[in-house]
Amino acid sequence: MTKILVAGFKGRMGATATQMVLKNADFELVGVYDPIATEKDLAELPEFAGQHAPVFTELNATLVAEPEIWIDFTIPKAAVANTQFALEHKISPVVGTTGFTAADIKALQTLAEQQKTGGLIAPNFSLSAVLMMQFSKQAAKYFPDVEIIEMHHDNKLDAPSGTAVKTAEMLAEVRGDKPQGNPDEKESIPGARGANYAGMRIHSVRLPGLIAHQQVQFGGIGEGLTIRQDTYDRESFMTGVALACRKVRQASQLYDGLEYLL
Ligand SMILES: NC(=O)C1=CN([C@@H]2O[C@H](COP(=O)(O)OP(=O)(O)OC[C@H]3O[C@@H](n4cnc5c(N)ncnc54)[C@H](O)[C@@H]3O)[C@@H](O)[C@H]2O)C=CC1
Ligand SMILES: O=C(O)C1=N[C@H](C(=O)O)C[C@H](O)C1
Repeated sequence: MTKILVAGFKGRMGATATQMVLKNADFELVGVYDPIATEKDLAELPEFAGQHAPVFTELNATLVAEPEIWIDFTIPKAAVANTQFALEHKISPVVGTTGFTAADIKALQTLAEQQKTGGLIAPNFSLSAVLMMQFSKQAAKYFPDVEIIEMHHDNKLDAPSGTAVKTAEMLAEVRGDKPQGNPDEKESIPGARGANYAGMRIHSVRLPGLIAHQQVQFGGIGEGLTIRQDTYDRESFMTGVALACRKVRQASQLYDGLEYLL
């Protein structure tokens, strides 16, 4: 059985990941961590009745649980330190938290190599999102004029989404740095044209009722192509999280994207 700890278990994704770990017979939930928790045992929460696991509210205290895997769905400003902590203790991180910079990832990859500890940081664990990014990269070879519209629930902290940033990075690999639109365009309201990544515009929509959605819209002369992905249920991320938990212990590097494990 693989011993797993879930960080951020009081949140939307952390709670879903905790349920996923409990449902899989080859996983053992050795603890859950969230600084806002007031419980001592997971089973005190009605949605986890009968499911005992120690609750930790302080980072160093989690070590007594001796996890092999650290699932992290927390907040951008905590996740880098959590991932570093996991690697320093040879615990394999499976991180879904977004907001990591390229420099953060590079530094953590170096640490993973030094520690000979495998792990994964993935801005999106859903298969449809991974395919949407790959199909978009393919299309950008022929349609370099593109705008990314990401749409999320209104409790999201980071903008643009981690998925939108990764999509833009992947598109930039094939289309390079290409300005778009009229070179003389002026924004009469600042921000009207969205964020600028290598000349591509990224628009972030935040509305109640949404979960996670992204549209990559390409334009050519007299034609257009739209590649769209929709998440209707957070359960959809769990196949990817479970797959990563099964694979990262055999790795000795920190991967940046679920596609490396598929
Ligand atoms: N990679 C993926 O497929 C997905 C990634 N996400 C990302 O996951 C993250 C969490 O999203 P939600 O669950 O919606 O957020 P949320 O706000 O519902 O939950 C975050 C939880 O982290 C806890 N937390 C804060 N500081 C912490 C720390 N130092 N250590 C441990 N826990 C801490 C909070 O108390 C809260 O319970 C976000 O960055 C989001 O973008 C969300 C969905 C899918
Ligand atoms: O906060 C979310 O909800 C999501 N965050 C990730 C991101 O920033 O890309 C993944 C997914 O879009 C859901």
